[in-house]
Amino acid sequence: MDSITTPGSFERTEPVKRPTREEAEEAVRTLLAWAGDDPRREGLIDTPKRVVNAYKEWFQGYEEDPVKYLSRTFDDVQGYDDLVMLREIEVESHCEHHMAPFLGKAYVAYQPTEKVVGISKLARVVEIFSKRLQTQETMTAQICDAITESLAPAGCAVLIDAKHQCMTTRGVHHPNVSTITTQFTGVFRTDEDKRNRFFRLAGK
Ligand SMILES: Nc1nc2c(ncn2[C@@H]2O[C@H](COP(=O)(O)OP(=O)(O)OP(=O)(O)O)[C@@H](O)[C@H]2O)c(=O)[nH]1
Ligand SMILES: [Zn+2]
Repeated sequence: MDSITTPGSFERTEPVKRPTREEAEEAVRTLLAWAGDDPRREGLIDTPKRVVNAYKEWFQGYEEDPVKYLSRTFDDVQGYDDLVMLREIEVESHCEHHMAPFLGKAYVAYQPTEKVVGISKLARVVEIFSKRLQTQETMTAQICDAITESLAPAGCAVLIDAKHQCMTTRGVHHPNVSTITTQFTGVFRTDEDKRNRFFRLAGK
């Protein structure tokens, strides 16, 4: 892949040219020198390579399409029509403002109409959106939208509870603050009892 299209850049005509791996490693050497160290010293020689490998892993979500994972569904659910919920899905993402990690848990529920999806695919959708530069609000909305659009459920609910290292290890330095974001569609938006049940099952 030699260009990147990010969710916020559809309106641009020119896609961003993707740098080579060597250019990315050179950028890491620049940052090391800028931090005050010597990128040529033995302990740092392989650091650019490791950092670029780590970025590959942390930002793997740009290479993947969540809709693909939600397209395989099962119809034979014997009339099951109550909510399906995954609790405590691990979230490891990076904030788009500082590129600092934010870590927490996601709670995802949907109420199927005629078809259900393999439950692991819901966790995969969380993973794909989290492995991009994010705000917590955007990621919450993207997960909810992808499930709502792909499965056409009676409703979808997403809650993320996460700690942002840009707030805990720098800046305001509030190590105990976590941020909760929620997004609801369908019955979770219109039916307060359903929404409260989601909160109760999430332990929130
Ligand atoms: N809404 C939202 N804000 C976020 C998220 N992650 C980080 N931020 C905030 O993004 C803001 C960026 O503010 P700026 O003033 O531009 O950056 P800054 O000078 O580094 O701000 P401080 O973090 O307050 O030092 C900060 O308030 C962060 O706490 C997120 O997921 N959602
Ligand atoms: Zn941040």
